[in-house]
Amino acid sequence: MSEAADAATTDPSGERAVLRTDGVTKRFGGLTAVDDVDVEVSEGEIVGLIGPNGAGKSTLFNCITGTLDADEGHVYLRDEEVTDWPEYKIARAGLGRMFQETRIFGDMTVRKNLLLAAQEGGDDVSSLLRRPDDSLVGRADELLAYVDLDGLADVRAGRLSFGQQKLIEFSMALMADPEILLMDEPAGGINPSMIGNLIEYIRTANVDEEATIFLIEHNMDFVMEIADRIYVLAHGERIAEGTPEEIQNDQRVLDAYLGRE
Ligand SMILES: Nc1ncnc2c1ncn2[C@@H]1O[C@H](COP(=O)(O)OP(=O)(O)OP(=O)(O)O)[C@@H](O)[C@H]1O
Repeated sequence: MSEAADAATTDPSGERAVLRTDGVTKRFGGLTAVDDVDVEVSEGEIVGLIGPNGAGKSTLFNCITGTLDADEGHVYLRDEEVTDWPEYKIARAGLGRMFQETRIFGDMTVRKNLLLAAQEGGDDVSSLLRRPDDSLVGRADELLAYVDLDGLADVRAGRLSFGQQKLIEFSMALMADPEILLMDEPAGGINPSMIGNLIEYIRTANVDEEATIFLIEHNMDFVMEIADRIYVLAHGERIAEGTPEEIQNDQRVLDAYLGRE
């Protein structure tokens, strides 16, 4: 194992790092959208990524998932450097992603959506046509029960509310048993009355499913409540890292949100 790969597996506290970026930089023409950013997410953590509009959060996520190629820097998933890997290969290696807008098939039942999500990572297309085995169906129903939607397994997914569809997406992401799940504004567009439930569901998945989660979020109450640690970006740079309490009291963070340089 190379020194770099070795360093990717263990952080200074001895926790196992599931994801690590080292000096990731992404430019769009003359604009440096992500500037030399290091982040690390350890097994079992829920880590938040915040920052004002245009700070570079989505761009960093896209460099991690392989949607964009970083201009500089390295991305490690567990022991493996995945920097130049194509997106599908990074996904197969265990990086799950949940988007802001939902990507479910509205004409299919909720359960079928989950079964498809499990098979997406499969090696051959024919797996999509085969009858899913019972264990997969059981798993789908189990994950739907987590988000209190087991009663809707046979309903067409398109008939559900946006908030319910987001919960289905969350279950779909867990079907693939990801090493780490990147969530892009999970609370975005969700009815405020459901936010408490969402926090509960993500926490349950974190504890019961040992799901490691890295999430972008604009809803401060949500992220402060759910995250173990938070990274803050501004103008592409990482300006702070710490517990929610530390971040809330960090003058650089307050200044960045107020638009002070
Ligand atoms: N494909 C692109 N081409 C050119 N510029 C881009 C592209 N994608 C993002 N940018 C720019 O890079 C900077 C970072 O954008 P990014 O979307 O990563 O920020 P963000 O923190 O996710 O913002 P928001 O919270 O508003 O979604 C912005 O100035 C944005 O305009």
